[in-house]
Amino acid sequence: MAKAKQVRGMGGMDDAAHPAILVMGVSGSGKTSVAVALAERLGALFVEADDHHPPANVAAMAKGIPLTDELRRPWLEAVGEAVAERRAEGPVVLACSALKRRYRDVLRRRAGPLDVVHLTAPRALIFGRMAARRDHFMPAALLDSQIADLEAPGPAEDPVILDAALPVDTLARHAATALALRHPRLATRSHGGNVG
Ligand SMILES: Nc1ncnc2c1ncn2[C@@H]1O[C@H](COP(=O)(O)OP(=O)(O)OP(=O)(O)O)[C@@H](O)[C@H]1O
Ligand SMILES: O=C(O)[C@H](O)[C@@H](O)[C@H](O)[C@H](O)CO
Repeated sequence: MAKAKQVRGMGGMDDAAHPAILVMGVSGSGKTSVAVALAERLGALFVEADDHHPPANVAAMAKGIPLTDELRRPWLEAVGEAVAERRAEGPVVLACSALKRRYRDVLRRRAGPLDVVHLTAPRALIFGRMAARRDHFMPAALLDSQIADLEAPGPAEDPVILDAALPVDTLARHAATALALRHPRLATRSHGGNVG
């Protein structure tokens, strides 16, 4: 299948590996919410990229300082390693901003091919959600730097693009439906409960 060939070419992991799904987007777009719901729906393992930041990165963001490529590099490598380990056990859903194409390529080099789900929404909607969030280190003031850094995945990455204004469960369902077309074994799981 042409699509599968293209994805393999971008990652280099063989066909036997379980799917790994990257739920990406700017801060506040709903990556964690949707990735958790999608992982439940697919019976997949969940990886949270934010858990792999060195403390200095979290401290910088909490102070309103955007991360640079240099600061993001070791973080992305650690996230890619985590996905590589988990996908040996089963399908993985990763929540990660992965804003630039080269960041996604770092993930692919470490973890193998990725199915990309991109959550998009108008700035005002995302800003409102970030501002309302009380228990998170990321200030809404960093949203504009996230939008400036974003390189939306183009056709070569074959993304599933979703309107993040929809309810979380709807987004997870739409993502699962699109992914089931690419990975028939995921389709069985999503209809048959969450144990494989
Ligand atoms: N589809 C949605 N509808 C309504 N509220 C949502 C939706 N998705 C996320 N939210 C809410 O918006 C806020 C941001 O969501 P979430 O933390 O999942 O985003 P994120 O992209 O993972 O953010 P970050 O990258 O900063 O960790 C949360 O308070 C969450 O409950
Ligand atoms: O690349 C980045 O700028 C950061 O990783 C952020 O995107 C955070 O991880 C997250 O989105 C905030 O919670």
